[in-house]
Amino acid sequence: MPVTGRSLCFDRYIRLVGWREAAVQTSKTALITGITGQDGSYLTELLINKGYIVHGIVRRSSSFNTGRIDHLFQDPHDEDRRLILHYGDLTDGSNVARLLEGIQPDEIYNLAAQSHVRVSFDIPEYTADVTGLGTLRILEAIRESGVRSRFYQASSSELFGLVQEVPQTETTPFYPRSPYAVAKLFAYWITKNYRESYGLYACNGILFNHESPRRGATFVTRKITRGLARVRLGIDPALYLGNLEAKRDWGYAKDYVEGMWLMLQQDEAEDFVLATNETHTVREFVERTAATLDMDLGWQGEGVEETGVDRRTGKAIIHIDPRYFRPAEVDLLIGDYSRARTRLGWKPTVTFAELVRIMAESDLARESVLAGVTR
Ligand SMILES: C[C@H]1O[C@H](OP(=O)(O)OP(=O)(O)OC[C@H]2O[C@@H](n3cnc4c(=O)[nH]c(N)nc43)[C@H](O)[C@@H]2O)[C@@H](O)[C@@H](O)C1=O
Repeated sequence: MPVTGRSLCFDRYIRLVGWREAAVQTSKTALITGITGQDGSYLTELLINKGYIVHGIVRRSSSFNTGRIDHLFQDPHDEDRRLILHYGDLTDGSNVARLLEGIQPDEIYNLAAQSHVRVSFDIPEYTADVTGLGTLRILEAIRESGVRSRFYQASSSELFGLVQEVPQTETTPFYPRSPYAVAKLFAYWITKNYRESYGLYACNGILFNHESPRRGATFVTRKITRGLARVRLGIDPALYLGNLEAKRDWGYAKDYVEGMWLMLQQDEAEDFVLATNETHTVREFVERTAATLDMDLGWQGEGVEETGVDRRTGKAIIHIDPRYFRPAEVDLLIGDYSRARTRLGWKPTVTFAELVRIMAESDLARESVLAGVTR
């Protein structure tokens, strides 16, 4: 019977009661690293709905870090449960190898990473270890154990960095612009290398930015929708942002996890771009959010002096803060997903305007509840 909420002790979920037995049943078994993140939670829902048994690796933390999958937790004594969590970390190769041998997954989705681009400039070694070498550790565990798992690597549009071609496709040369992107470059090539060297079914999904109400609050889209909702409710006086002119190709995360799964269902492993083929500035995202939340935003000044002003009150509600600038910026991303459309039958279903609306309305509702506001 499914159990919701946090009433049961977390450790009880982690215990491996009976999961080996569960794995030998007829349904497919998947292992997801990074299961507690935005993509991990949507992918888990997708796979459970398709009848998979899903194993997830969770990093040990003294505070709860499973908020996005709490609604999927099941009693460990339930013979039919579909989600099994394990403590682990991609920086620990022996742990990865042991989990793989025990679980024997049909499919592995490597979504774990230190994924914040700005933060990767502050912790470059750690980023390289988790995001780069972590991928190698999984591939080595597959090779060493002889487990016949199909492997999905979460590659990123950040690989294109200082773009060499517009729009970007699977054949556009890479030019990474951050320690995060350089680590992802290693992960991309080692995935391809293990495919070519050892015949592993291993593919790279080169995913452009994909967002949702489950996006972490420090990524710009969620920072904007959450931040403006809080300003509108009078919780915060203002929102502080960095470069408003950066352009991104933003899609809806739920669409993208479907694409990940499709990539592992093909006859041969291949790399695919998932994108929307549209690009918008951060400023447009701010303006669209303000419009959705019925806030009347205007702009004053130039560059770092610039502020977003509420036209009705004349008050500045958006400040440009150089702390959020990056030592090297990715100015423009726009992806061409033709190969995914043709070979996988994949396409994005949510427009930019709908994405902003979904996120802004979700944050307004969530912040209203937290603040005890009746709208
Ligand atoms: C595909 C790719 O997608 C993500 O990487 P990202 O594109 O760097 O995402 P972001 O939301 O942090 O920044 C987007 C843009 O927005 C600008 N920006 C302005 N002001 C703020 C600001 O205040 N905060 C942030 N975070 N960004 C800001 C910032 O300078 C940048 O140009 C990750 O999932 C990554 O893991 C990944 O793989």
